[in-house]
Amino acid sequence: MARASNLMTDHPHLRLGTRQSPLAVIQAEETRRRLCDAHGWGLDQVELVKVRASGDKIQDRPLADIGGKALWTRELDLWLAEGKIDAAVHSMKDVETLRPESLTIAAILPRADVRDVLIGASSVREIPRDAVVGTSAPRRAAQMLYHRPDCRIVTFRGNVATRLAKLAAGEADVTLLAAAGLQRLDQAGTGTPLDSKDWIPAPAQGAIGIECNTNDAKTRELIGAINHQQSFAAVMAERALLEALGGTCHSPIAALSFIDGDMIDLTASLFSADGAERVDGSVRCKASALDEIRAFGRDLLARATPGIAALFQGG
Ligand SMILES: NCc1[nH]cc(CCC(=O)O)c1CC(=O)O
Repeated sequence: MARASNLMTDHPHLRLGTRQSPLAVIQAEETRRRLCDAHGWGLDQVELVKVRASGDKIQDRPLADIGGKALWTRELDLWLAEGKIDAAVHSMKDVETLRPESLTIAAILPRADVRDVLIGASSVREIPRDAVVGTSAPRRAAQMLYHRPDCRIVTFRGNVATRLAKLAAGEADVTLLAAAGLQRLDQAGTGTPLDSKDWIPAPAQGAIGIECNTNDAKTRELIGAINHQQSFAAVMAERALLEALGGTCHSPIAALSFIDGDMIDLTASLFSADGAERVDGSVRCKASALDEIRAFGRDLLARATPGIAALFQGG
């Protein structure tokens, strides 16, 4: 009899790169488990390679001020280019909109809870007057100021545990974190999830993506086996919107899409930095019609007030 699988002999080890924060490692472990299930591998056939990202080294300034999302991917991109890893696991909301041609997002895992969670108060309305809100995300800051202009924002960076510790130490009255991250860290009971219709999350929130070298057909196929098509379509649409808006990590943008058969419903809000201005819109089109999503983005920009327009460059 021939060997059951020559994939196994050709690829005894797929090296999966990840950042080394606790959340990133849990996400990489989930990716490894799904890969091993899909291919009938033992867990030891996927090696997790932990890479220290620049974004994890600098923790005292907002990400937007020190180089943006590239700081999460720079080291992993390099390791992919140098062949030190075969694939990299990312939180898609942290991945820059424009990626090098040499890299391909080969899979998106089934998207987790997309919502933001409010910690320190049971609803946005019940936050005490003039409260201090700890966040470093321009979207969360602007969204909070839109609803609660009395609040004051303080910079909160670091991983999930660090931010919860800062809150416990009284550095802020409330903070906001992604439900997906809290759940993955076994902290599902922490805080109050905010309805995603009233409080739209970040584009691609809750989605884990696996990237590999575009010219590595074998890895693309192996990783492609764990792609979740609906989550992939939703994330690609939300990223196409970001592209059309020319947003950066300084641009407060909330966007969320739902796949309905071969259609997509996408809703987005753009804010001024101080939350005083907001422009909203939604579109329903074929999920594959990324041009329509981009046109929707241009339409949002055309309606943007000055405080919003200043934060977006168009794509
Ligand atoms: N910006 C950091 C980051 N990137 C991804 C997640 C959580 C997981 C996800 O949204 O997929 C978090 C933490 C947070 O925003 O609370």
